[in-house]
Amino acid sequence: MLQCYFTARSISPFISCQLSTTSVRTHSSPSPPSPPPLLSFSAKSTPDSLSSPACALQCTHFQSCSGCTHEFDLHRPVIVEEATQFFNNLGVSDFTFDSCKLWGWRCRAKLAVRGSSTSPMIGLYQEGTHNVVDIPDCKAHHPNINAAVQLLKRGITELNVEPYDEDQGTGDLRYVQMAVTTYSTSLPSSERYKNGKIQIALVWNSRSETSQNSDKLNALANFLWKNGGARSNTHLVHSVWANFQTSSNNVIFGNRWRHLLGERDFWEHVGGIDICLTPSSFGQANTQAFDSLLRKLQKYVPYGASVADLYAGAGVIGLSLAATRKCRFVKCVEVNKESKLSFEKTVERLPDRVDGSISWHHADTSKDPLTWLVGSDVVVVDPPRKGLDASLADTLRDIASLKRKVKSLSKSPHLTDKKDEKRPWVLRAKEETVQIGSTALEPNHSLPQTLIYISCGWESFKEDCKMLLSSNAWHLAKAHGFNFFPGTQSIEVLAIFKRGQGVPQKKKKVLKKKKKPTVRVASSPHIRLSSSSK
Ligand SMILES: C[S@@+](CC[C@H](N)C(=O)[O-])C[C@H]1O[C@@H](n2cnc3c(N)ncnc32)[C@H](O)[C@@H]1O
Repeated sequence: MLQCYFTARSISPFISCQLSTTSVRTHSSPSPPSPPPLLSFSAKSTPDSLSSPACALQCTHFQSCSGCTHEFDLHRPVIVEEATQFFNNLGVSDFTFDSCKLWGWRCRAKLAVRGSSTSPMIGLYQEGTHNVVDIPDCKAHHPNINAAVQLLKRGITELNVEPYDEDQGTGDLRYVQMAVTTYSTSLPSSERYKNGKIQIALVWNSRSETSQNSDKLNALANFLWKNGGARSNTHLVHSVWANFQTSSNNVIFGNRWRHLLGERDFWEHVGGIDICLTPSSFGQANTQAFDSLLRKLQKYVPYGASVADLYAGAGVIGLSLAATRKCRFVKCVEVNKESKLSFEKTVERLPDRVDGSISWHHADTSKDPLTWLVGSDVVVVDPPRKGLDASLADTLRDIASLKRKVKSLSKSPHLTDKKDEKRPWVLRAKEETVQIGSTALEPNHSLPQTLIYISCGWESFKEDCKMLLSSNAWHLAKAHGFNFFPGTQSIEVLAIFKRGQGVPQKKKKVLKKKKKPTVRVASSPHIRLSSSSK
């Protein structure tokens, strides 16, 4: 078994990786090695020991599967070096990089189902093709995802369920989404992760639950529940859902969802709050790393702040801030209306002490982006991999010159009851708005002084970052990286921008020791003190 031991020293944390032969993971023993919960180090100077090859993937599917691109040094994707340099050039010399689990970290997977009922294949496409690679022993998956995939394969074979044939458009089962909940208050916290339960969403090749192959769907759901549900010997399955999709394009999910068996609500605990996620709303794949990002993010939001959470999904970030930073108001903006229900359920479980104004808006943040920014002290953006929509990026870049325009917006048109409002996207947003607490506090004419950018797309982030800084309206104050996707080239970035040009980082001062008249002091590196020395 591979194990990385991480020991934080006072200044430069140290990692040593060791290889033991006791347990290379096999199909029957799916537990991945469990590194300590969080490794954090300054990304600036890497001790040589960090590049030990022992923190390796060791996955039999590597190279045939497109999921992982890096086999070694899972704790430190190559891109960290580039990121460190990039931020250093922009005046942030203390970029940090945090790692959680290196194996078994993926709590959410969308997998294609192909092959035949006697020999089903469940996995990812081979790079650049539509050939599915079977990945029963994936090292990135939470082990219970692999166990649920194995159970699903049994069900497919025993019940003669036909995997989808892309060329013909025939077959029953197209994809499966497996999401892990590690939320279980009946277990000690140390036991929760490994006992995660799977919400299985079967993407069925039919229009609805009344289509002719629906008997097979019900039989498969019953099979999964009987053999993996709450009353089975191996309680593995949290719930079974169906999604109906007949389109011949590459879109995985159709619009119709049905809850079939098990608990309907799927809870997780991150960022200090309980969150509810329906299978149709966005959820982060790496639950533990997301939790550590949220905890860091919270520190950059002043108590009582007004926050706009753009690209909000189910509002997890905004609601976590509402609870932990006692925000005056939080406004979440999301284009996928499926996330609304998750938001509403999460709000129901917020602690009583959360008493600010909280709202969720079904809207495209690229339309009239300024209206979403007005009245907030802090804006959080968490866009998809392609980065910020151009109109929002332009607005943020030009924010310093928009004060006059803001004054002319007597109130955010998205929030008013203006009878003459005709813009369809504004009307839609109003229809789908969820408002909790009073609106009386909203809005004033302030524009954000802090911009918190969460990025899963390094290339687009670099472009957006340069663009935001180009007008001198913002400066970069802090940046952190998180190992959200070990085995890949991707990292998650949390970047904090503040308004204005900022103070350039001071060069280290060289304090000359005053010569005492009677003693000669030899020239020595020890008398060089910097402002950061202790
Ligand atoms: C990376 S996810 C982040 C979700 C959320 N912040 C979270 O952590 O759970 C990006 C989200 O942005 C949404 N989105 C994409 N384009 C958008 C737009 N133009 N306006 C509003 N939301 C958008 C997607 O539907 C998705 O939920």
